[in-house]
Amino acid sequence: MTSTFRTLTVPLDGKAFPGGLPSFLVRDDVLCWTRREAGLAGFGEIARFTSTGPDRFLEADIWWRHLVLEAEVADSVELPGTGPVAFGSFAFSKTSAHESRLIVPEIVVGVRDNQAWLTQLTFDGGPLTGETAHAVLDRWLGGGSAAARAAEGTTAAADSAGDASLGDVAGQAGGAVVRPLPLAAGATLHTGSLSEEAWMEAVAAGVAEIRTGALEKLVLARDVVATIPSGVHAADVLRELAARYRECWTYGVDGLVGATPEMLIQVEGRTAQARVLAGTLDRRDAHGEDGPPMDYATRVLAGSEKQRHEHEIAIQSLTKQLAPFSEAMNAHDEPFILELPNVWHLASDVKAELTEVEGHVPTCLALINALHPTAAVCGTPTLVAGELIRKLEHLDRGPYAGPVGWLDAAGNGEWGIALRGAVIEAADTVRLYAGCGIVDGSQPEAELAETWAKFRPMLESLGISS
Ligand SMILES: C=C(O[C@H]1C=CC=C(C(=O)O)[C@@H]1O)C(=O)O
Repeated sequence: MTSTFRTLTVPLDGKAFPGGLPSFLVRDDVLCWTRREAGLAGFGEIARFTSTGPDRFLEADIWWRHLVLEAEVADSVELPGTGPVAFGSFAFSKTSAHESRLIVPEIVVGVRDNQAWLTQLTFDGGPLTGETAHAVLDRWLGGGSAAARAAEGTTAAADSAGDASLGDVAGQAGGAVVRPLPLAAGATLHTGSLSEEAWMEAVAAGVAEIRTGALEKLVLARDVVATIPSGVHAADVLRELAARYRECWTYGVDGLVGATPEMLIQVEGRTAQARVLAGTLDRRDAHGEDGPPMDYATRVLAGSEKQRHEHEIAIQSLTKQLAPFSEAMNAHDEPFILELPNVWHLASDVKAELTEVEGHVPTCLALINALHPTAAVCGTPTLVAGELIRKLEHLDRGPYAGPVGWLDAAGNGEWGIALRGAVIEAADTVRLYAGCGIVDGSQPEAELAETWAKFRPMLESLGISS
């Protein structure tokens, strides 16, 4: 036995699973990060770090850097996400009781740029070979599963007659088939921390504070609780989200599941990228309107001074926080309209070339420490908005609106903001969260309706019609 951290990465035949990474979302305890056919899926757990409080990002950063410092890494693929990898989810608030966490899986499947790989991670002293890696994956997925056969390079994989469900999944994830969702029998929805009326009063109170000049923007969230007698199945939810929300990043970490359209920070070598969103329009609002729906979105969303103001605040807060870490940065001059199945958003992509700080390119967790919470999920100024959120929301957001994603030993990683998601609290219980940017002029009823539009991806994936 040894306590040395060792990893082995070997190539996989990606053609064997045409559905890409979502083909591997077959266990409820999967750790996942996926968009379109790419991403990472992890199984098992060989190490975990937890923390709470204001230093949770930096403590996690130190823990991870120590862990990988003396790791023995054999990696014949050498892409971002190969070698040692951890998945993580962090609490939104420094005062939250919710534990932020990094989880190191036993086995990871990765897909990127039409390449696929398998990484085995261990503290044991035994041999690490392609065979041991495949055997571990097999143990987690079951020898007969299509995904396991795919991983072994058996091309009959995903659409084999014996595993129709995986064939379906592969088809959906490729954008070919999105079948109607089955409804969860007997599912019920309950009020969360605040009733709808009380939440609208909180929004009105927030607008009143903004009018005093104490702050410019505030993001207020609420929760609803779904009870599903037949059980909440994370893998089903993740596959549905991955198939339907292909522009989003579908995440699954330790009971936190969702598909976020917002990228807090993606680091690849010296390049960092973010996607900032603020400004939302329910696509159902376009029903009955004349002309193409996109014209309606352009008129109502991009043409709205309120929405553009809300967006401008979000983009300024991100670029200001990122500037000290960047030697060059560019952002769109004009926001674009991001079209999702449920809503349109005003969106801006930001790209930065990272500069060395004290002799090192900052790691993604160091960047997150500086960026979180952005104005898209908290408000401006941050401290005033944070105080007001605690006073008005009556909600521990837990991991909602916190960073969620993965990182590797080279400092690469992808961290979204955990939006459009939920926490599976028990076998039949799931808590959903959604929030809205509040500025001067926000109407409580309209914001409440917007939370329902933002709950929709999760409600539908859970089989609850909305
Ligand atoms: C806080 C959420 O969304 C944020 C991200 C995009 C657009 C937003 C908005 O228009 O209010 C929010 O700032 C949420 O989905 O819970």
